[in-house]
Order: sequence, then structure tokens, then C-alpha cells
Amino acid sequence: MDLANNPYSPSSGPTLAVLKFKQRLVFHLYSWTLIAAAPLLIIRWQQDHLLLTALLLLFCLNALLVMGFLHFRGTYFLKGRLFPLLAIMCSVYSTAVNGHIGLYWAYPIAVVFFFLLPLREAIASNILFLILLAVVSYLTFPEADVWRITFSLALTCLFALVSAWLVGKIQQELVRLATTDPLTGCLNRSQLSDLLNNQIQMRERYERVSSAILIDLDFFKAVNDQWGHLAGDRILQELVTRIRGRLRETDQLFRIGGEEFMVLLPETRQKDAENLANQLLLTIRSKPFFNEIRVTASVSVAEVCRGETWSAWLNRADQALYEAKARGRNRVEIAPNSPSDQAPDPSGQPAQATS
Ligand SMILES: Nc1nc2c(ncn2[C@@H]2O[C@H](COP(=O)(O)OP(=O)(O)OP(=O)(O)O)[C@@H](O)[C@H]2O)c(=O)[nH]1
Repeated sequence: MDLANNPYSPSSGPTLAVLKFKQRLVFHLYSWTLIAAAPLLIIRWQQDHLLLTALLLLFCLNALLVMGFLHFRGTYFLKGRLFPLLAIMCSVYSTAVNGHIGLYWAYPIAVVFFFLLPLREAIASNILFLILLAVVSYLTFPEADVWRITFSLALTCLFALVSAWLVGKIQQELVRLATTDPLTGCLNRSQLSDLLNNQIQMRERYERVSSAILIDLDFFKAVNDQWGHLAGDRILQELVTRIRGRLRETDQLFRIGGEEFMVLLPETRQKDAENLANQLLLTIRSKPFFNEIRVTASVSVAEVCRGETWSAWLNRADQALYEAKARGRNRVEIAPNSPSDQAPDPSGQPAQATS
């Protein structure tokens, strides 16, 4: 595993990619609403509609602010929560004073809520919008029109809701497919750097120390050669079930190579990680797998050191794993702390290799 040249940078995680895509989408939607609202602002100002002009001005300023925050900070002001309020006020007021001409804007606004807001907030905003518009329509239009307006707007909201929900589900599924290994259901390497970096931040900021365990099956090629690849696959699946049975909810299990796995243990010191590593080794070698096949594993443990990068952390764990292989396999090896780490081990115990 060549970690120094690892292609996975923190910005390459699928979750981050989806977030960036959403931010770009929000930026474009705000620029389009700005392009649509700016001419209206001038028209209403020329017509001396002062209240509507003020509302549209606030609307445009909010759009500019959100776009500015997105462009310069990569985050947006109030997460765009002023938008529904201003959009509802503009549309309802415009319908009250301009009749049908104002009403036409209600439809794109109802749809765009689902792209700019979290689903629940979009639903709540649309319910409020529908009620207010129904009241204003009742006061403004003939009764027959009120039903048509309310019903057609409700249908527009419903279709937008269904499409937004579907897009959200598809997106969740795509992220799941991109981040998990199909054979074992473990996390794959796509988010490895991000999650290791999170633990490094916890160490730097709050002195919360995490550890990583690497597990590599011994002589797995021989298992494949003797029993076939399908048997090998079943062993890998059973191995993951056994490992998972020993982990806490907060621990994360990655498949980082063919028969190589990594367990990330947040807030776990080396001593506790070493205990767990010994237990994991025991669960692997103590009982035969599918078809009465017995396998062993080489295991390494590395606690994160102060000031080190995620790849340096993983490299230390990897070196210790090579050491475990070199010393005869079927054992746990502890990675020595990096020279940059000055913190004393609270247990006062020197790092030891155990079998
Ligand atoms: N069945 C199965 N085998 C896999 C999978 N991924 C990798 N392998 C096999 O795992 C074996 C790994 O072989 P090696 O890298 O030589 O390692 P090893 O035989 O375990 O030897 P040591 O690690 O040195 O103990 C290869 O035969 C791969 O084909 C998989 O998804 N399913």
C-alpha cells in the first residue's frame, strides 16, 4: 500500500463532492432568482410600489449576500433561511396588489424551495405559502378561481416534493455505493483521509487520542488457490461479521485492500486498542471459517501522534504490519510513536509487541 502517493486527498470524498455540487447548485439558483427579481425591482420602483420595491430590494440583497458567502467562504449566510420568508412575502403581496400577474411567480417559488432548503423546511414553507396565498386569492379573485389556484399550486408543491425526495434518495444511494465495499459492506478508502484527519483534529484541539488497527489475513492467496475465490469471498464476509461483533458503534471499519482491513477507534488509547487487537486476532484464529477453513491474521496498532499527517499515521501502522508479517505472522505488533510526539504515555508502559 503506497500511502505517500495515495490519490485520496481530503477534497476527494464523495460526501464532500456532493456538498460542493449542492453549493454550486444553490449559487446558480440564487443568481437566476437575482436576474429574475432585479428587473422587477426597477419596474415596481418606477411604478411607485414602495412596499413591493422594498421587499424585492431585500430579496435581491439577500441573494447577493448568500452568493458572496458561498463564493468567498464556501458556506452561506443563515443557510438561505431568509429566502423563503422574503419570497413568500413578495409573492403574496404582489398577488394582493397585482392579481394574476403577481400570482404567476408563486409557482416557480414553490418549486425552488425544494432545491434551496432542507426537505422539512421546504415542506413547512410551502404549507405556509399555500395557506397565505389561498387567503389572498379568496380576497382577490372570484370563488371558482380560488379553488383552481389553490389546487394547482398544491399539485405543483406535491410534484416538486416527490422529485426532491427522489433526488435525495438517489443521492444517498450513490454516496453509499461510492463509499462502501460491495463484498463486505465496509467503508472503502474514499473517505479514509477525511475520517483520519477528523481524528487528528480531535487530537490537536482537544487532546482526544484515537488509534488505528490494521488487520491483514495471512497466506490468503493459498486459501484462494486451494478453496477457490468464492470460498475466499465468504471468508472475507465472515471475517467482517466477526470483527464488527467486537466493535463499538463509534468505531469504523474500512476495507483498504484485498484482504487488508482497518479499524478506526476514536478516543481510544494505544493500550485499549492493543487489547482490542488481541481480541480480534483471537476471534479470527480461534474458530474455523466456512468449510472448516482456518486462517490467521497479522495485526498492527498505531495511536495517532501529535503533529503527524494522516498518511504518516497510516504509514506507521503499515510498517508495524510488515513487522508482524516478518516476525512470523499471526501476531499483534505495536507501532512506535513518531519522533515528533512529545506527549508521555499516561500508562507509563513502553510499546510492546505481543503475540
Ligand atoms: N476471494 C478473494 N480474494 C481476494 C480478494 N481481494 C484480494 N484477494 C486475494 O488475496 C490474496 C492476497 O495475496 P497476497 O498479497 O500474496 O497475501 P497473502 O497470500 O495473504 O500473504 P501474506 O499477506 O504475506 O500473509 C490474493 O490471492 C488476492 O487474489 C477478494 O475480494 N476475494
